[in-house]
Amino acid sequence: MTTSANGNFVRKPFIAGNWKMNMDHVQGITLLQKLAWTLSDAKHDYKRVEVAVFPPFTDLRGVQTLVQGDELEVVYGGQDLSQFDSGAYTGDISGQFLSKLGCAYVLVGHSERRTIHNESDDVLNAKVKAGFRHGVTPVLCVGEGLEIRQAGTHVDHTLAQLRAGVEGLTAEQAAELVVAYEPVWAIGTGEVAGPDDAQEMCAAIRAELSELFDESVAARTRLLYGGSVKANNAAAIMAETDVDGLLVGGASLDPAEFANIVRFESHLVTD
Ligand SMILES: O=C(CO)COP(=O)(O)O
Repeated sequence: MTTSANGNFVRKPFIAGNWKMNMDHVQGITLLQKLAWTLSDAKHDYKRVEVAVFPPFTDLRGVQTLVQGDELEVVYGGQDLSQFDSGAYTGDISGQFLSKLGCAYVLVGHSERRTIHNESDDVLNAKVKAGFRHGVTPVLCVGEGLEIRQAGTHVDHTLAQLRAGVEGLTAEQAAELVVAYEPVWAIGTGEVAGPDDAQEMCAAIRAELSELFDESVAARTRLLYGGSVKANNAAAIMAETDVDGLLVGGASLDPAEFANIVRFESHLVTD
């Protein structure tokens, strides 16, 4: 994160919990309630640090009802969307449906979608555009596997995913987009890319956005790190200049742990 002289953040930090295929709609409500209570007790300032959750599709209506009913400041999004708007696409979810459910964001190209569902760069570019078409901000996920990291071509690999994902976007869209760097070898493995690794890639992504669009766009796009983030490593990763937020998997299923990650600035962080 980068702070200006008055202590404000240049880009608003974004802490997001990706629940993946965990939490049915009843469990999801309980988890979100506990998270909101914990953050409320801690007097969390949502204007300073944005908090998002990405529940399974079947939880979204319940999440919307809770957020509206209790006037929660947590925002939420879908874990995927279709590149199409409607039609004969069994099992797919339109960006329009997400928009109607009050989703502010949608994950696009999570490594588990790229590998398990073989989603190609072209499809992911179409999904990014579908998000924008429906007023749902895409969180484009990029990152390399272990073999690529070991071969030392991780920056080239990740920037190629980025270029494909943002192809054809306007400058305004590129500035609104969120990009999450998630090295596959660090996801769910307990293996955390060091703060230096996160910074190296986020700086490279920002430089590439500056090339593709311009410097003022790159200065606004928020870049996240994801992969085995916990309360005890969040602050160190967030201290890096080009890291503007965290995309948290496993640790977001524990409301106390996730709240401590959200409050990375505070004494609650057990570094
Ligand atoms: O994939 C991730 C978030 O999208 C990271 O998952 P873990 O935090 O469980 O490693």
